Amino acid sequence: MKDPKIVVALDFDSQKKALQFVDQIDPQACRLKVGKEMFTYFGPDFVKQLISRDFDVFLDLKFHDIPNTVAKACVAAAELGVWMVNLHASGGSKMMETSRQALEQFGSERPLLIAVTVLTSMSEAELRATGVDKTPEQQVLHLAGLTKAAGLDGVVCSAQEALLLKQHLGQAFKLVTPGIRPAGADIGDQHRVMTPQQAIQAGVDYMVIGRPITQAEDPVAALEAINRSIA
Ligand SMILES: O=c1ccn([C@@H]2O[C@H](COP(=O)(O)O)[C@@H](O)[C@H]2O)c(=O)[nH]1
Repeated sequence: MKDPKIVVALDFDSQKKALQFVDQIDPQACRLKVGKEMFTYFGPDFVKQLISRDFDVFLDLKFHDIPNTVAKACVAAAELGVWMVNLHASGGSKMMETSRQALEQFGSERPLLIAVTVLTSMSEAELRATGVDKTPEQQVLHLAGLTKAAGLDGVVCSAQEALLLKQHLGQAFKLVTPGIRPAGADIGDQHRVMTPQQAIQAGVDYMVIGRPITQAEDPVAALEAINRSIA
């Protein structure tokens, strides 16, 4: 079994469109991410359809609530059979620890639990406007440290912070990086971006890529091209 590096963000407003793409690709070529849009439209049943096609699914709902509520949501995600689930590190250490402990009952079958640090769409100015008196890099490092101390498997960050995080937190701590744009691609609402090749060189474990694949004229060819470029 290969360990695909690309996690395709299935941000479609139609199951039919999403499955048209999914049914043309091999689960060895990529993993799939279901986020707020598709989960809100199509719910757990859609996630189950992807898992039944042998794909690893990252349920990207970015839980952020009191510890008991987030822990129970993580258990619900584990019961769905997802490969990875996430919460916001800014929800605090207690929330992260409680959620990690709640997943213990699933043993080796538990999903990877990772924490969002600073959204890849945020610039330093935007971060400071929220009241955080740090650069994105400093804040990502701070939140990733709390995440590791709480026993989670890794973080969502930008590939721009990957070298720093691997240096401080070790190779085993997983880095999942959205904000990936092939050279020349439209950046859209992302801010802290890197190309797939730069991200791999920086040591990321998994790259989340949405629109550069799903909005391409030929999404299957776009996925294949990015996979070739990082081989
Ligand atoms: O910091 C974050 C956390 C999550 N995302 C999600 O990743 C994809 C990126 O999609 P693109 O189309 O490649 O921009 C999207 O589903 C986001 O919700 C993120 O971008 N940044």
